[in-house]
Amino acid sequence: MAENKDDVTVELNRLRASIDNMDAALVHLLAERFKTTQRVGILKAEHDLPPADPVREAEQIQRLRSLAAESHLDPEFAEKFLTFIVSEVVRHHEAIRRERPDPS
Ligand SMILES: O=C(O)C(=O)C[C@]1(C(=O)O)C=C[C@@H](O)C=C1
Repeated sequence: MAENKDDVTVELNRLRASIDNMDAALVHLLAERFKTTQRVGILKAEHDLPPADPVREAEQIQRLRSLAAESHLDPEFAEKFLTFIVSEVVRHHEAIRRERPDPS
C-alpha cells in the first residue's frame, strides 16, 4: 500500500500502465472478432441467411453470464457488453447484405 505522495504517484502510474496494456489487448481482440464476423456477414449474405440469429445470441448471453459470474464480473455488465458488440455486428451484416449486387 502506497504511503507518501510520491509512492502514490508511482503506484498510480504502475496501475495505469497495466490498464493501458489491458485496453490495448481488448482493442486487438475486438479487431480480430470483427474480422471474423465480417467473414460471417459475407457468408450469410452469399447464402441469403438472416443477419441476426436470436437463438445463437441467447446461447452466447447465457454462456457469457455464467463465465462472468465465475470470474466475479457482473453478469448484467457482461450481457450489456456482448449485446452492444453484437448489435454493431448485425449492423455490419445488414450493410454487407445491402451492398451486395442483386442476384436477379
Ligand atoms: O454467429 C452468427 O450468426 C453471427 O452473425 C455472429 C454474431 C456475433 O457477433 O457473435 C452476430 C450476430 C448474430 O445474431 C449472432 C452472433
